[in-house]
Amino acid sequence: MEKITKNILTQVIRQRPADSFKGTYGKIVLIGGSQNFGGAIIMASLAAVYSGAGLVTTFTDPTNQASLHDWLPEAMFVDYNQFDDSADIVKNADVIVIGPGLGTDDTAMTLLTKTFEIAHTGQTLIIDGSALTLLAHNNLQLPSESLNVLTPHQMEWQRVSGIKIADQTPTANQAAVEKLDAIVVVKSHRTEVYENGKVFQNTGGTPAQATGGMGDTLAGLIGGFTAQFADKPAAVLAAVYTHSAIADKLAEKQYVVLPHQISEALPKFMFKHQSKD
Ligand SMILES: NC(=O)C1=CN([C@@H]2O[C@H](COP(=O)(O)OP(=O)(O)OC[C@H]3O[C@@H](n4cnc5c(N)ncnc54)[C@H](O)[C@@H]3O)[C@@H](O)[C@H]2O)[C@@H](O)CC1
Ligand SMILES: Nc1ncnc2c1ncn2[C@@H]1O[C@H](COP(=O)(O)OP(=O)(O)O)[C@@H](O)[C@H]1O
Ligand SMILES: [Mg+2]
Repeated sequence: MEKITKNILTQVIRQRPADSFKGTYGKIVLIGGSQNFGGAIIMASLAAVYSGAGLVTTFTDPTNQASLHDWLPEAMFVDYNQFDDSADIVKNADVIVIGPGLGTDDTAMTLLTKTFEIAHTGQTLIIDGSALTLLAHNNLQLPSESLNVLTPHQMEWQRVSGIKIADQTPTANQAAVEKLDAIVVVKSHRTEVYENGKVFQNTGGTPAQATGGMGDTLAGLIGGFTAQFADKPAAVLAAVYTHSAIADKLAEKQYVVLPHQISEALPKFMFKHQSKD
């Protein structure tokens, strides 16, 4: 098992070329946030914008629109009940993040199946939170052409893989990942990333991170990194490392680290750790 260390940062985070514009840094669509879980998709959207994604569109329940724009005027809003009218935005995205706060009702299921139908070659599809629960409970097939990234915590991974938390060893996880054709980020206090026959273990992270919304933030951050950086598997590793490294730094002086504080720290962290060659 390889370790994910600081080296991944300069390998992935590049100095921005002068001759660039918002389109250079990727279009992301985030889908989630039912009436009760609006905060989840707002936190994911915050991480996407603060990690540098060029254009971010949030598909969510309309009750979340004002809060979304209060937190994040940079994001565009689409009422996810009108998904069909805006399907082209999803088709034209570089990255789709689905699941934070999506819930598991019929609306959520419809949004997930429609998104799976649209996902195509060249897109990165990040499947998190409720979307993983729906995937597992309905035995859905992952889209075959997109690059799929699953971000389950241990219970979600148990639902998707059938492996009980106590039995989630690298060998058992590896066998389940092979059947999925996806990059899988199994989140815990020492998160593991399964990619193309390899296993990587994160070296950072703190119990100060154990706050609802921390995983929603990671999903948006993986979205932001995969939207901008060419090597997608490396971008996933760098996002996982960045998320915990920021938390570790804040936890030197804070008892608890809030998810939105990770996002707010991203621009300075990425500035410090960009490669300049
Ligand atoms: N402010 C918000 O709107 C929030 C919305 N959330 C959304 O709520 C939905 C349900 O997600 P939840 O994860 O809360 O609920 P789940 O029911 O999917 O998972 C939580 C269950 O898993 C167990 N578990 C075992 N190992 C775990 C581990 N390593 N990490 C986390 N849980 C573990 C917990 O004890 C608990 O019983 C998702 O769509 C999520 O995005 C949550 O992110 C919390 C914050
Ligand atoms: N004790 C801990 N040590 C390190 N990281 C943690 C700890 N507790 C939680 N985390 C991190 O916080 C995130 C929690 O994800 P998740 O359970 O999906 O949160 P949510 O769905 O509430 O947003 C994961 O990235 C996990 O690695
Ligand atoms: Mg989660």
